[in-house]
Amino acid sequence: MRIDIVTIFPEFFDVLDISLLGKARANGLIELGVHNLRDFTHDRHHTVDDTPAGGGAGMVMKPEPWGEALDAVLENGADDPIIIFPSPAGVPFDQKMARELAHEQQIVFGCGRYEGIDQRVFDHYADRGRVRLVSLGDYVLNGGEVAVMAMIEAVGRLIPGVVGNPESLVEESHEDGLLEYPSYTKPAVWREREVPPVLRSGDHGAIARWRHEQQIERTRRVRPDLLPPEL
Ligand SMILES: Nc1c(O)cccc1[N+](=O)[O-]
Repeated sequence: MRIDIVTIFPEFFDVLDISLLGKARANGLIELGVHNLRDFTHDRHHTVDDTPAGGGAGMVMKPEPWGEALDAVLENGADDPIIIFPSPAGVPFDQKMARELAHEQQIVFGCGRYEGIDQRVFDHYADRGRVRLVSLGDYVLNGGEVAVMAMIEAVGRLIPGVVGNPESLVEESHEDGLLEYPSYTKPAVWREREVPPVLRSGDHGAIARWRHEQQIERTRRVRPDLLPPEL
């Protein structure tokens, strides 16, 4: 998979050189391009924003730099890339979307700042391909970079070969629609708190049943909205 990021803070993504995603890049599983939006301006101050049409507070990101940047990124890219703009006005990001995005050939992330990006950028590229506004959550961030980082991690770890043991991807929160069960390890007793005996019983059937029951109980308690109607 190729991932391109357009941002005014390219250094924000230096952290993608380490850990799992750093290894995936070194192994050629993920190809990453980080592009500074200001490199696509032509004035002395590398201006990327201007006052909002119709007035109001803050500034809006100009369409011209975005057009030049996205054209450059798309020029030699995949046949059918998807362009994702993190936005509070977007569709909620979830594990289902992460799984779908893990099959893409190329994802282009556009990180907005200020009061957002001129709407004509979204409209222009939506007329030419797939554009999605995606929200990480109902809260206010200063820009899209944090959201892109989270999405890259959620998607990147699902790309075959990135995570060493694919089994570990199966029993995780949201993977089967339920929250994950509580985890324990050694010692058997810690500060007078014992590991549930069933987990030390060696009875794999009983352990599986206990874990599923724990998933249902935790989901019912913490996220009843995720509970399937039959439960
Ligand atoms: N919530 C928010 C924002 O306030 C700004 C950019 C992106 C997001 N988001 O993806 O959720």
